[in-house]
Amino acid sequence: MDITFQDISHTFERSGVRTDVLHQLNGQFSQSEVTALVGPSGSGKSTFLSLLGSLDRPTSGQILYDGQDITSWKNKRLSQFRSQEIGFIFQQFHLLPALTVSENLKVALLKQKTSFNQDDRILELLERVGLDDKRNALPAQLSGGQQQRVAIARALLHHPQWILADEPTGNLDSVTGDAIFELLLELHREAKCGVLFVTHDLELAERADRILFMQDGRIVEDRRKRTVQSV
Ligand SMILES: Nc1ncnc2c1ncn2[C@@H]1O[C@H](COP(=O)(O)OP(=O)(O)OP(=O)(O)O)[C@@H](O)[C@H]1O
Repeated sequence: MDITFQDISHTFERSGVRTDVLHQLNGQFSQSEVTALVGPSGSGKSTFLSLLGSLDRPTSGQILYDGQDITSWKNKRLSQFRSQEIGFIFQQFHLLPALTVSENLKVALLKQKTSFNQDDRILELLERVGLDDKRNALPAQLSGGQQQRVAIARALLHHPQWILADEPTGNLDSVTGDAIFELLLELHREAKCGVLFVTHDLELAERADRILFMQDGRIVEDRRKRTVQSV
């Protein structure tokens, strides 16, 4: 499921003050790639990511998933699509402090009918991210890297087509951040989900298949990693 964005512009308006944040963005993201979004603070990366993830609607322009214009959908259909097809990961892990690790995952599935057994899926994912022995721990009893692993497991519950991550390693030391990023790359390969992530870390961005550079709400460079051609 590829994402196409056409003429995306976005303006925030607060107390009569308008801020034009994104200007006529056009392009496509391929599910088969890991794409990094980089650029100076305030260049519009998080805003762009939240529009792509349908957390907000663009002021103008279209976002298409496999040709379907999600910007024309009503809120109910959009939120259903979002919860099924997109897994979000943020710099802050957003775990509920009073719930255990497995309860944090369980609550993300609350009142949802799923085609899979929820307890089995939770266990499978906790094993995958290396936290099955921590399933009864509270978030405060985990390290930052472990908390982000829980957030990654939560993002993957519904077998999403896309993972959208806003500074997923921003709160972690470089060694832990590296391990988390490596896990995202592995999940991309295993689950075949597209990965789009915002980062300030250029070394991390260099490990993506593609880097989009943003400045003042525009895409100023679009660089793909050169792949070695087999002979
Ligand atoms: N809800 C909002 N209301 C008004 N202005 C906003 C809102 N959210 C973001 N902005 C403004 O939009 C611009 C882009 O912000 P955004 O967070 O997308 O940038 P960014 O590139 O992700 O920055 P950073 O790297 O610092 O996270 C900034 O000028 C910001 O102040």
